[in-house]
Amino acid sequence: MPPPLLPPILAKAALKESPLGIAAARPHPARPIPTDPDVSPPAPKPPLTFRARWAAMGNLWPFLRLVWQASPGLMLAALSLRLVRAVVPIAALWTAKLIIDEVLALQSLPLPPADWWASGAAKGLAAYVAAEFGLAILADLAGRLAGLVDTLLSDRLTLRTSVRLMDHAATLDLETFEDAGFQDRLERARRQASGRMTLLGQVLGQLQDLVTVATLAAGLMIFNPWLILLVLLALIPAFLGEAHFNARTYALDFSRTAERRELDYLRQTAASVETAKEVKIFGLSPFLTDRYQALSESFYAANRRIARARALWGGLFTALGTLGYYTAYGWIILATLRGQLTLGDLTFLSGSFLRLRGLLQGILNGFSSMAAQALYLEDLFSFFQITPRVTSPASPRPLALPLTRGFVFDNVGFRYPGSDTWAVRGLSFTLKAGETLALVGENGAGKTTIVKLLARLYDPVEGRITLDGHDLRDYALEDLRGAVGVIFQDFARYNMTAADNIAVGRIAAREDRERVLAAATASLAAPVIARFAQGYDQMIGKRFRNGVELSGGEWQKLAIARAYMRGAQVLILDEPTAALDARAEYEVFQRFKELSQGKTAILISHRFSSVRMADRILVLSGGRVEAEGSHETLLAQGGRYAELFELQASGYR
Ligand SMILES: Nc1ncnc2c1ncn2[C@@H]1O[C@H](COP(=O)(O)OP(=O)(O)OP(=O)(O)O)[C@@H](O)[C@H]1O
Repeated sequence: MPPPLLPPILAKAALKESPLGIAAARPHPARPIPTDPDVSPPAPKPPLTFRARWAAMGNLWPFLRLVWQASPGLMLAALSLRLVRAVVPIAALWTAKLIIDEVLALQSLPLPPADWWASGAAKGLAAYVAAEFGLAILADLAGRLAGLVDTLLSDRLTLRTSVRLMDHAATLDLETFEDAGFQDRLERARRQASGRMTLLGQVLGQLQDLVTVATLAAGLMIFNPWLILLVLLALIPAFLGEAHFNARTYALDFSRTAERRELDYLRQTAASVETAKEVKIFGLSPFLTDRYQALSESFYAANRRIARARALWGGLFTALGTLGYYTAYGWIILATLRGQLTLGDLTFLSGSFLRLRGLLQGILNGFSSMAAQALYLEDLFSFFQITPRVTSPASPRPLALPLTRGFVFDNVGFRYPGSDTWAVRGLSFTLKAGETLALVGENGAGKTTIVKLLARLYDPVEGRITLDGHDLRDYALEDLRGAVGVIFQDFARYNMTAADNIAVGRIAAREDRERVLAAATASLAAPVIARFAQGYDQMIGKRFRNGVELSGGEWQKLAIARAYMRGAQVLILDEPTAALDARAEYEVFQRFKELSQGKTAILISHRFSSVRMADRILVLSGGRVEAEGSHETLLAQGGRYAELFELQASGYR
C-alpha cells in the first residue's frame, strides 16, 4: 500500500523544511529560491472571540502613534482641550451645590434681603455665580476648539494614512497585486484610511469621559460607594450586548469584502467610459443591474437580521441600566427626606448620578464600538505587514553602464503564483549587450513572461538570470529597473496631459520639455499631439474635463514615446504596436532599430515584417526556446518560424 499522502499544506511545509526538498527544488543551492507560489501571508480571519477582540484593542496604540506622527502639535492640543472639558462638569456641579447651600444659608439669616449685599453676606454667592458663568463659557470655548482641532487632526491623519498606504503598496510585488485575496485586503485597508476617522474622536472622547467619571466618582464616593457599583453593574449587560453585535457586524463586513468589490466593479462596469460602448452594443445594462441588485439584496437581508437582533436585545439591556439608576436616585431622595443630605447635596448627587449614568453608558458603549473599530484597524495594520519578496540585496553590487556582456537566462523556470503549469521552463538563452533580439511565438509561448523576469517584476522559481555575469538579484532594484525601459502590450493609459503621458517614462525629467519633444518625434507621436488644441498640455482620456480620446494606435504612439523618454540601456517593446497600421508599425520599428543603436533591445511582435529587422530571433514554444537565428537562417531551417511566416505571407498574397 502506498504511504498516506500529506495534506498539500503540510507537504509544502515539509518540502520547505527538509534540506533534501530544498536541494531538489533548487538548481542553484547558494541562492534561496522561493518554492511557495502563494503570495502574501494568509488573509486574517475575522476575530470573533472575546479574547481576539480584546487583542484587537492593542491596535489602538499604533493607531495613536500614527495620529501623533500625523501632527504632534494638534494631538497635544486635542488632549489638553479634552482635559479641560473633562473637569468642567464636576466643577460646575460642585459650584451649583455651593450656590444652593449659599442661597439657603442667606435665606435663614436674620437680615432683610436689601442688606445682604451691603453686609457682605452675599459676596460668596456672587463669586459662585460668576464662577459658574465662567465655567459655562470655558466649556463652550473648549468644546468648539476641540471640534476644530479634531477636524484638522482627522484630515492630517487621513492624508498621512493614505500616503503611507500608497507608499507601501508601491513596494509590493507585482504578483501580490495579481492576487484577488490581496485586492480584498487592499480594499479593506483603503476603507480604513478614510473610514476610521470617527475612531480618533471616540478615543479622545473616551479619555475625556474617563477623567470626568473619575472626578464624579471621587465626589460620589464620599456619599455612598455602593451606589456607583450598582449603576455600573446595571450597565454591563448592555455593554456586552453592544460588543457582541459590533463583532457580528464586523464579521459580516469582513466576509463580504469580495462581494463588495464585485458590487463596486459592477457599478463601474455599468457606467464607465471604458465599458460604455460594449454595455450599449451588447445591451448589458439589465444583466449588470440585476446582478447588482441580487448581491445588494443579500447584503441587506444579512444587515437587517443583525439590526433587528441588536434593537431587541439593546432595548432590554438598556431598561436594566435605567432600573439601576432609578434605584440609586430613590435612595438619594430618601436620604434627603430623612435629613441626612442637604438640598445642595441632593442637587449635586442627582446631577452627578445623572451625568455618571450617561457617561458610564457612553464609555461602555464607546468601548465596545472602539473595540469594533479596532477590529477594522486590524485590516489597515495587517496590510502594512505584507512584505515584498522581490527586493534589493542588503549590499547591492553597483551596475556599471554601459553593459558589457548582457543578460544570460540559465535554465530558468517560472510558474505564476497559484498556477500549476510552468509559464517558462528550462529556458536558456543570451541577450548580448548591444544587440536587438526579437521574440516570436504563438500566444502563451512565454514572451511577456521573459520580459517580466528580465525586469525583476518576478524572480525565477528555478535557474537564474545574470546581467554582465552577476545574478540579477545582486543589483539594487532601482539600478536594474532604471537601466531597463519596457513598454508592455497592455501599457497604461494615463488620464493626464500628453506631455505627462510621455514624461512618465522618466518622471525625474518631467520638466525637460526638449526631451519630451524628442521622444514624441522618435515614436511618431509628435504629429498626433500637433493636432491637439492645447498641444503637449492637452488632457488625454475622457475621465477629466476637456480630455480628448485617442485611437488605439495613437495611444500606442504616446506609450512608445515613453521608451525613448526613458533613454534606458535596455529597451523593450512588448507588442505595443498591435493597433498600429502596417506602415506605422514598420516605421516605428525601423526607428526603434536606429535609435537603439549601441543599446540592448528586445522587440516582440506577431508581424514578421517587423521581426526580421532584429539582429537575432528567438522562436519560443511552450515556454522554451525552440530555435534561434537570423530571419534568413530560420526560414532556411523550415521549422515553426518558416511555417508561421508562410502562413502570414500567404494571407497577403
Ligand atoms: N499573471 C499571470 N498569472 C497566471 N498566469 C499567467 C499570467 N500571465 C501569463 N500567464 C500564463 O503564462 C503563460 C505565458 O504567458 P505570456 O504572457 O508570457 O505569453 P506570451 O507569449 O507573451 O503571449 P501573447 O503572444 O498572447 O502575448 C500563458 O500560459 C499564460 O496563461
